[in-house]
Amino acid sequence: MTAPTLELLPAVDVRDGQAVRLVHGVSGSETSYGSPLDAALAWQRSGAEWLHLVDLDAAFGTGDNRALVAEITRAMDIKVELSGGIRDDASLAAALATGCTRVNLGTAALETPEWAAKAIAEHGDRIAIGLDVRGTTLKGRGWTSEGGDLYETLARLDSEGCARYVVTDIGKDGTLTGPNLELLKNVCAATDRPVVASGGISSLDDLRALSDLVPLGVEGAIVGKALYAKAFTLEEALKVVSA
Ligand SMILES: O=C(O)c1ccccc1N[C@@H]1O[C@H](COP(=O)(O)O)[C@@H](O)[C@H]1O
Repeated sequence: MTAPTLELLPAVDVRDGQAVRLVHGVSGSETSYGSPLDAALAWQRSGAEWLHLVDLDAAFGTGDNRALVAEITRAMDIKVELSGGIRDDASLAAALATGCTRVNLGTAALETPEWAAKAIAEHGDRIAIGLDVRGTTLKGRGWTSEGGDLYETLARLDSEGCARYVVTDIGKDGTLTGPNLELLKNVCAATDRPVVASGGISSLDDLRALSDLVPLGVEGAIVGKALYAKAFTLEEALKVVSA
């Protein structure tokens, strides 16, 4: 049997109808990269097997891009992980109805844990929990509110049957300063569930370093700014992780 390789999830974050990248997830720090549908189709053409699609307005509570995000998801032939503002029955049903492969819950896992546990119980593998952290403190509502301790929450979610975690180091996100490998190792040591790494990837060497963590439980990596800033191409990245 061949060893699993790191999955790559190029990111398209949507704000006010545009593909953007933020720095440290701070509202107002965005650089715009044009049409999110064009960006998503470009990653698909380059060979992506996954798209990480975020409705930033829904995450920040500044409106939403639900219709556009649903249109993009439906236009994709590849797997889509959908995030941002999925916090109640209606938003979850709408997100799942787009045909996305899975959704990420962030704020809901912190503020309405019973509802998140019910979503996990009902939808299993189609639910991932986004653990967005500064140090070991979880953040919600567009990373503006505090949501408790990372490891306590992880233990609770493990006991509720959470299938997978998407771990973002807010201090690294959008900074091109390399992923927080220590954090990822610590999270992998604390759970037997797969972990998707997010934040800070800047180079092909970062992808090699993350590939080294696959045996520990890192299943995938979300790549955002590095692709938009052309630090490397998606084709190059896919070649590195498949080597
Ligand atoms: O992806 C970002 O850059 C980002 C920045 C600021 C806030 C959220 C961000 N993204 C993702 O949104 C979901 C959380 O949304 P919610 O809390 O469930 O509404 C999570 O996946 C974040 O990583």
